[in-house]
Amino acid sequence: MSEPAPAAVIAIDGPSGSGKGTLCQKLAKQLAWHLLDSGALYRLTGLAAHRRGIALDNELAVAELAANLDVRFVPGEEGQPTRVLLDGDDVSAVLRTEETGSLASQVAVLAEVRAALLGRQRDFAQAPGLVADGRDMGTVVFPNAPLKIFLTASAEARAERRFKQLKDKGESVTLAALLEDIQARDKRDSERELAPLKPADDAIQLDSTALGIDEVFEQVLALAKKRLSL
Ligand SMILES: Nc1ncnc2c1ncn2[C@@H]1O[C@H](COP(=O)(O)OP(=O)(O)O)[C@@H](O)[C@H]1O
Ligand SMILES: Nc1ccn([C@H]2C[C@H](O)[C@@H](COP(=O)(O)OP(=O)(O)O)O2)c(=O)n1
Repeated sequence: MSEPAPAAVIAIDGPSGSGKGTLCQKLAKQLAWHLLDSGALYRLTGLAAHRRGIALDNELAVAELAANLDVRFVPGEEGQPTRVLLDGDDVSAVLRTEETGSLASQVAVLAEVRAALLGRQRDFAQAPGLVADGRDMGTVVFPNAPLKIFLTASAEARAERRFKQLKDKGESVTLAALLEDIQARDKRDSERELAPLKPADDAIQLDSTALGIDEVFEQVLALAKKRLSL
């Protein structure tokens, strides 16, 4: 029996706050494709290590956690967000904090952790297609993706967006602290040896600093329709 055709993948990479998650959710819904939030896997790994008191540079122990994450994504009722259960506990809220983002960024530099999560990420590529959100979707995880977008925005714009996002959730954050967090994560994610945050050679780079959510979505949807003959 012939092998099924590999599922089409749209890879969306970029730094924190550039709008990847928002864009990927809209694209996946519009195309009725699967969605991979690869950052959630690194966040869950960092959180699991933190909850167990495992040092974030204990590569083998953290990689063991990554390989055996006890995680469940529970779809929300109509209009409700998906809940995320780690070891049976609902971690949906804490998963999205900047603190957890920093934990994720710290474990993400470990080669064994990245290796432990690679297969699980690639398993998301199922028919009819996958929208993949991350840092290395187009460079490492899905190098043959037919469409790769590298979404950026100025650090200031990304901090402003994150500030509004977290304030709307009732979190007490300051813009200055968020800008520092974002710049620290940008630096760590782009300067690490393995799978650094950088555009793939064949990625289309899109700066969303002066673009609204719908403008970014329409531009990328048009690219997808053209490139993938949708
Ligand atoms: N182009 C945009 N202009 C203004 N705000 C945006 C834009 N894209 C996303 N946002 C908002 O910015 C915040 C961060 O977006 P998100 O998709 O979570 O970014 P990322 O996944 O890249 O970290 C969210 O509140 C989102 O609604
Ligand atoms: N494919 C990925 C996804 C995330 N990471 C790491 C680096 C990021 O700072 C953290 C958190 O990623 P996440 O996409 O959840 O963060 P943002 O939503 O962009 O703020 O995980 C990674 O190394 N590779």
